[in-house]
Order: sequence, then C-alpha cells, then structure tokens
Amino acid sequence: MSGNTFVVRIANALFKSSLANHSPSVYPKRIKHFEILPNEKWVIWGPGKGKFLSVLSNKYICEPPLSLRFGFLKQSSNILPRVEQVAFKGVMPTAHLSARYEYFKDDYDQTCKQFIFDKASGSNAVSYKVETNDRKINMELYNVLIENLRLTSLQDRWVMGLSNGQMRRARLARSILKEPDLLLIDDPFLGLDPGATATISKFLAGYDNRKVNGGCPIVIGLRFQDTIPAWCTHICCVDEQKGILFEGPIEKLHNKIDEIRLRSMKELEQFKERKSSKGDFPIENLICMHPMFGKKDHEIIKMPHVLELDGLSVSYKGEAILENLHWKIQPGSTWHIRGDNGSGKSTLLSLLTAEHPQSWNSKVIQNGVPRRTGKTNYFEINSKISMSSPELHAIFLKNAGGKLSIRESVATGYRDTSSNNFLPIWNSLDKNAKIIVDMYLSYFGLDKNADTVLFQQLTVSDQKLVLFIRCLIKMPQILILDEAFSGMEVGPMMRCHELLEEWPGTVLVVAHVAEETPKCDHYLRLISPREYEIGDINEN
Ligand SMILES: Nc1ncnc2c1ncn2[C@@H]1O[C@H](COP(=O)(O)OP(=O)(O)OP(=O)(O)O)[C@@H](O)[C@H]1O
Repeated sequence: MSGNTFVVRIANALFKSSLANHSPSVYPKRIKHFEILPNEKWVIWGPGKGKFLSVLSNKYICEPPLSLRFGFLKQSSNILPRVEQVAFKGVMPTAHLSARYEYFKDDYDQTCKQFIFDKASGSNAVSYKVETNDRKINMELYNVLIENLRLTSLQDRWVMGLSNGQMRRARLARSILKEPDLLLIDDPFLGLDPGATATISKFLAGYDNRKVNGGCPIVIGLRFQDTIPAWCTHICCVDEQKGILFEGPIEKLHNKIDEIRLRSMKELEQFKERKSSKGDFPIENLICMHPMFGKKDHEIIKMPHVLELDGLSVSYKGEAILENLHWKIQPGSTWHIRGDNGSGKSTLLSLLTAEHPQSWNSKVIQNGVPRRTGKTNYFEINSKISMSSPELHAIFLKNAGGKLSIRESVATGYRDTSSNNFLPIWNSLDKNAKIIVDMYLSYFGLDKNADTVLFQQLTVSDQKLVLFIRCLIKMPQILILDEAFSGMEVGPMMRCHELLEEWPGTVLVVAHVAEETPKCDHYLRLISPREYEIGDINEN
C-alpha cells in the first residue's frame, strides 16, 4: 500500500463530462472538500448517489487535474487507481426473454465461476477460451467470496440461468475478486431476500481492508428510504443537481438524517395532495378502457379463472424447482408471489408468459383452456399479458435503450403479442392509442422530455417507471410486475402503487421489500420445490 493516509480526496474540484469548451459541469459549484479515510465505512445517500459514485469512480474529468486523488493504492496498482463500481443491474441480458430458461445455452454463455473470474471469453462450440487479460486470480479470496456470498453450489451453473438475487451476488464476487483499490456498490441489497441481505451486509461489514488478503475500502449507495446498516460510520447526502448537501460521521448527523427523511415524507404527502387538488385527471381516466373496468362481483364470479395451475412441475436436468403446484387465479385478483432468491418465482412467471420451454403443458390452464401445443400459441397467450421484470429491463436497455425515446419506449407496450418486442410503433398508432400514451406520460410527469430523452439516459428509477407504464397501456388481462419497483425513488413508486390500487385487471407481483410491494389481496409463497403456501393478505 502507498503511504498516503486517505482513500479518496476531493479538493476544490469541478467535474465535467467532456473536455469540450462549453460542456456543462456535473455540479454547478466546486466540491471544496471531501475525503474518505481508511477504516471509515461510507454510505452515499439520496437521489444523487449514482452520480456521486460515478464521480468517485473517476468517470468525469476533474478540474484542476489532481483535485480528485486516490491515496490508498495497492502496490500492484502502480500509479493508476483501480476503482470497481457495482451498479444496479439485473440478470445478464440475453438475446431474448426465453434464453434464460433454455437448456441449450447461447454459444457464448459462461459458467458462474468463469463469470466471476472474468478472464476469458469464447464460444462454447470450441474447446479453448480466449484469455482477455493475464490477471492472476487470488484463489484464497475467491474461496472466501463464494463461501460468504453463498455461491458455492452455483459455481458450475450457466450464468444466464442465475436468478436475479444469485446474479447480484455473483456480480459482487466478480468485482471484489479484481482486488480493486476502492469498491463502490450502488444499492447493495436490492433484489435480495432478507436472509441474503443479512449475509451480504455482515460480509461487507467485516471486510476489513487491511486483514483480508485482497480486501479494499467499500463505499455503498443507498436511497433515503433504505435502512442504513449499523456498520456504516460516515454519510454523504447528495442531491442529483446540487451535489453534496452534508457529510460526516453518522453519529453526529442523526438529527439531519431524520430531518431529511421527514422532509422527503412530507414532500410526498404534499405531492399527493397537490395532485388531487390541482384537478389533474383522475386515475379513472387512465383505466376506464380496461375490459374489467366496472365489472361487478356477480359478473366476475361467473368468469373462468384467468389462470389455473393444476399440479405443475418444473425441473432443470432432473433437479426440481417447482413440484405439483396447484394455484387458481380469479379475474381481477392481486397476488404477491413470495419466496427466497432462487425459489422459482421468475421461473413460474416465465411459464405463465410462455417464455419457458416447459410452458406447453396442459397443467397450465388459461381462461379455462388447457395449454396444449397446437391449441394456443405464444402470441395469443401474450396478447393478454404484460410484464416488467429485471430480465426485460436488461434486454430493453441492451437492445433499445440507445435507440428509443421515452415516448417510443412506452409505445412499444402496444406490441401486443410479446413484452419482448421493442420495434418502434408510435407513428403507426391510432389517435386513441396516442391519447392513452400522452395521458400516462403526463400523469407520471414524463411528458416534457418524452421525445428528447433516450431510455438509456434516464435514471434507473425513471427507466423502471417507463417500463411500468409500458406494460399498462395495452390494458392487459394479467399484469406481471417482477421486481418492477426495486431501484425506484419513493415518489414515482407511490404514484404507481396508487394507480395499481384502482387497476381492475389481475396483478401478479414479485417483491422482496415491503415498501416496494403494492397492496395485494392474496399471496403465494414458494418455500421449496414441494412446499408452498397460499393465503389472503389482511393488512388490518
Ligand atoms: N436454465 C437454467 N438451468 C438451470 N437452472 C436454472 C435455469 N434457470 C433458472 N435456474 C435455477 O432455478 C432456480 C429458480 O430461479 P428463479 O429465477 O425462478 O428464482 P427466483 O425465485 O425468481 O429468484 P430471485 O428472487 O433471485 O429473482 C434458481 O436456482 C436458478 O439458478
């Protein structure tokens, strides 16, 4: 290690995203002083956390040069700091939604172990791999990581098949194994079940940067609504536009932290009140085109179940994921699908949307008709279903994120035969369809930049919002929201939840965190392949 006493130091720095003369600065004012010392455990807190973590990861140009410095370099780093930034990303983007569940993998898929090593790439069609770097793997650290991040039994799995939570743990291991000088983790606990959250939090807390071979200082990014782990010693509260609002040891800032939390809750309340008093169009206008709108109980009772599973089983190479599952979904019912990471929630949903190869199964009964090859087809099934999920988010970002504006992104929700079709459609929509898109964009405050901002330029929170709106506009019979709100700011998320309370169609929700779960009437909990629980949710 170098002899410097700080990990990162910012002194009187202005940050720019480009060297061009008139390029605007990242924050309007210079950051006078910010410093992280060894043994301090920092949380970057608030809506500006992603941007500030990018500042710390050296993504911007600082002026004057050296006004951002890294002092705590390992000997192997020579002069250049190695900063690893683990941002919120879901599963690996695949070529299409179903690729994740296929038995025969994409030519270029890797095992979980190869992914964590991040050393070689190549095709599975040939027996050799092309080394992309000559990094030496610290096997001692690797073993510590896979044990602590609960990856031991997943090492030989195809990485594309990993569940969302499993993938997040693998991404973390991959970054730490690079033995960076500084590790920045945005939203470290998103998408993790409570058990995995506790394990990872304990691991990060005990990751002493001196004693563990290959260890390094860690900085995490959290939202206002997240619980700050007790092991965090320092906090830096950041605004997306203004930059640092305050910073320092948490023990001295409790009052300020409480004050900010209270203020953001109040703002939310005011926001809600303003909405209803301003005479904005009511939610009713957004949902009255839904075929279930206004349906009375006595009519609903006579309808067939939108979906019924009559003893469904799913396995991979003989290993059961779901076994003999019986489940009936009434039209207009709302379900919270619960279960730990890897328990089969996404697998179950992919069966419903026919993305899963084992979907052609007469034990899946849709609107009273058993699914049999030749009887129903993928497009027909999906004309009634819409979804937002981490898998879809990853593919959308990769395939359409740099091409489609906010408006075009939302409009692709009208591609009614698949959630997986991202071809632009706005220009060919009829007047009414355009009015619906406009209403939704305006209701969620996305109308102003709808044509000028690309999907990939949005914050993760707004990307999630766009994907949410995208799945509503075709008024689907079944709405699948798999981790649709994780990574979202509270304001827009509450707005989505409010709308869902009035939504007349069937809703299936997967969420690990209570605050991110919209109100549901029933739950299905997957416990183990043979064990599950179905019940009603009574919130009072
Ligand atoms: N193609 C595949 N081959 C082998 N195993 C797979 C495949 N696809 C998924 N799995 C495994 O099936 C299990 C269930 O995965 P699934 O994504 O359904 O879990 P989940 O409950 O949605 O988890 P999370 O909460 O992390 O999103 C996991 O252990 C996963 O690794």
